[in-house]
Amino acid sequence: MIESLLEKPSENYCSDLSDPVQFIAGLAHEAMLLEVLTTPKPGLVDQANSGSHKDMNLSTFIDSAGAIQPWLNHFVSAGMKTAHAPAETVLASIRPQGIACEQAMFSATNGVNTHKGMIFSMAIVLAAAGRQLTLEGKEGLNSEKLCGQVAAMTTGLVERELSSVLKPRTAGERLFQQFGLTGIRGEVESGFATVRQHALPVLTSLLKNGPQNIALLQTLLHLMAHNNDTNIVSRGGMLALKYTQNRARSLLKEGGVLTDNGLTSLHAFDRDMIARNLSPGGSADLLALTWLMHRLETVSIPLFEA
Ligand SMILES: CC(C)(COP(=O)(O)OP(=O)(O)OC[C@H]1O[C@@H](n2cnc3c(N)ncnc32)[C@H](O[C@H]2O[C@H](COP(=O)(O)OP(=O)(O)OP(=O)(O)O)[C@@H](O)[C@H]2O)[C@@H]1O)[C@@H](O)C(=O)NCCC(=O)NCCS
Ligand SMILES: Nc1ncnc2[nH]cnc12
Repeated sequence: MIESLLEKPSENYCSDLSDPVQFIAGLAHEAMLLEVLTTPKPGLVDQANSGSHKDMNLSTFIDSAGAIQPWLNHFVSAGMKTAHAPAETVLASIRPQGIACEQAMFSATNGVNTHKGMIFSMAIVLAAAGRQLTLEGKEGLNSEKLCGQVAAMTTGLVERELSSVLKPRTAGERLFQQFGLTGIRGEVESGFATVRQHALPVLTSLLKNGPQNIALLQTLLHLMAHNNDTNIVSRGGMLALKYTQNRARSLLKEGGVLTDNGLTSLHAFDRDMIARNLSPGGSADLLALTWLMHRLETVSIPLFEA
């Protein structure tokens, strides 16, 4: 069943077609599985290898996504329940569930961080989707409107959680102080600008008449070319980020995976990222989010009455 996602997402994959909460949460779960199944992804876990990771593999990610899945419903419901509350109050209201979801992930992975950043992003997007659906109906799930809601919900996040931190505790806080990188917090506060500007137009256009795996791989290259991924910097510093972005850009200049030699070049990129022990985990997360936003824009949500 899971491998069948690679060919074409089944409309029925998303559990309960009659319940918009379960349906939307099912799309997020589908996005997380599809991301890890997409192959070959440079430095990342996929069906070919575990990338630059000794502590996790494909089944770790599938188990992790399974542990996270029940919580995805909560995030959508929380967005619906607080639809008429001020946007900036929602993140604090879903954070306890996000932390509990993170614990469920760690239990399923024996303490390995597979999806910590993904949980943060997905929780925010799904709560935003719940709010938009309640306030504006299906029209509210258009990516610009959805990302506008995300930005409204997270306004001031970088100032509150990065600029004002004196002693850094997390990788993100340390990298902000060292290099001014805002990581996932900057991405959500911008309303997923990297996804909107560099990824979603590519995915939507390539899915019109091309193979799904190729569309996802080309989209990942665009993300790696532009995303300031703190995972890369925490392992290899700013030079590693420049190497990753420049390598992705030069691949895209030659046509990326759309050319006859494209997949061979991508496998070579994968080998080089593994040799350098680099993993663009943040770009992998944004790939899943790009897929989710594409699905929310294009799929019909059955039986939903605004
Ligand atoms: C809110 C937090 C998640 C913030 O965490 P942190 O302070 O560390 O902030 P960031 O450095 O910004 O990154 C956190 C994770 O977000 C992903 N990420 C990084 N850069 C970007 C970006 N530019 N755009 C989007 N996403 C980004 C990335 O997550 C993915 O990679 C992780 C797996 O890779 P790996 O290399 O294995 O990571 P490690 O195990 O950490 O390194 P190694 O030891 O292996 O070398 C995985 O998480 C992916 O999702 C970043 O890692 C968090 O601090 C927080 O506050 N949590 C509290 C609870 C909470 O708020 N939960 C959500 C409730 S709504
Ligand atoms: N496929 C993947 N490999 C490594 N880290 C990731 N973070 C999210 N998806 C990932």
